[in-house]
Amino acid sequence: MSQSILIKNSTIVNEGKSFVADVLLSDGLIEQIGNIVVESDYKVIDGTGKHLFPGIIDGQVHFRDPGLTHKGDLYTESKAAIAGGVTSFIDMPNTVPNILTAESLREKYEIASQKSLANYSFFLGVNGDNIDDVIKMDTSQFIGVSDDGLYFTKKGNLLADSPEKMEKLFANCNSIIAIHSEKEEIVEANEQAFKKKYGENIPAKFHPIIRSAEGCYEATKRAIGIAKNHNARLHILHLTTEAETHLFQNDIPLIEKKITTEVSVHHLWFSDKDYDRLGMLIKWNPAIKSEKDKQGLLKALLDDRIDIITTDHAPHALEEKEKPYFQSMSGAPMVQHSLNCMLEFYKQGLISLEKIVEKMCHNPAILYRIKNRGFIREGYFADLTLVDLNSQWTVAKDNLLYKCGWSPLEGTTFLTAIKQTFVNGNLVYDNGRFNETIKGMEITISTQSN
Ligand SMILES: O=C1C[C@@H](C(=O)O)NC(=O)N1
Repeated sequence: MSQSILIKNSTIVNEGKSFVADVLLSDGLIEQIGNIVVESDYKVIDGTGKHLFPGIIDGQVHFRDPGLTHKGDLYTESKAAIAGGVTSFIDMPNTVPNILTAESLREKYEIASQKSLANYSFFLGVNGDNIDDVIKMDTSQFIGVSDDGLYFTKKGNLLADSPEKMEKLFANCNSIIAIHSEKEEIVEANEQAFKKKYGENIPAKFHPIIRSAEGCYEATKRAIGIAKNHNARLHILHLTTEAETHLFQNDIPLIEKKITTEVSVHHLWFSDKDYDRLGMLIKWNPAIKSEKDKQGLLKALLDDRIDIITTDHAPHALEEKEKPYFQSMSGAPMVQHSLNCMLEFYKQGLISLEKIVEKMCHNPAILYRIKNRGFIREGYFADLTLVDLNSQWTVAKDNLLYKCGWSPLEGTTFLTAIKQTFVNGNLVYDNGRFNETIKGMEITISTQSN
């Protein structure tokens, strides 16, 4: 039995309320919340003046394990996640090999059990070639299926661009289907037009015109139409345009929604104004779009058309980014800084702490039916993060934990700091120091609602 931890006097932010109380962690779980008397064998952490959040559940990351481990791996990126207050993550299938079978999925779980400091779950990849197999698989083996990132290796198989394939999948698969929604035909036509004019040296600022708002809107509209026809469970990944937000509902509880969506932190943080300063470093797919889109996404997040916040943490080596347009890899690391970015919006009066917790902790747990995580409740896993809302630090190379060693946020000063992170009741991150002896656990799925 591990030593019980008592977090004294912090402001707990949970389920729409903020209140000062003590929290006792025992045997991996939250044992008690209230006014708790210190006992001699407790490890006491003084939370006075700090805020205690449920650990962040990041519903979309690319930790690159197996096969692309020169960019990141399940150890390095989970460590960065924990320093950012993230205690659980769901990883995408575009590794090497792509995770397209039950066997490769099992191997990935095995790697994670040895390397990941945070709790983990994985999407099964679906790319158009394996739909018949996916349909036959036991859906309790995975949290959802996704095509995200697979188009990099299988151009033409992008699910959002293949209505017949999507029909088949949506008609027959009852797990969550998480789609990367861009219409490749539109993107390819734009690529050809820009190539004619600029050759290989297309400036990064044209990325949102090539991977256009129209391409996103058309794909999202079509996916929603097909999902509705089949009453399928569709999740649109990383929404980027204001126009798309109007395709989603906010008049039913999340637990009953068949069609859900998310926004990734970089699409709230950056806009097309930033391409001149950061160039290919902020080349992401779907692209970061206009200031109006950025404002529209925040509005939709606040009015519950957008259900969760993710990072789409997608590290690449700097050499893979700093290349001419067509060779430059899309994606960038974010998982260490997502909570800090959102807390910066709180500092600017744009969002409440309770809403941040709803979208980063509660709702991912509800959306993905994650069992006993995402809330500060007695009997739930003790996944928590203690945050100082009055601290100042600047993102710099020497405080990055990403294996790729760079961030588009370098030079950004944050006014909040993540002090401690607890995973399954263990103090895994403590003011810059890690306890790496304890590994995370596989996230389990609940058959009941939270
Ligand atoms: O969908 C994706 C995949 C990701 C990656 O690098 O894996 N990068 C992106 O920009 N978008």
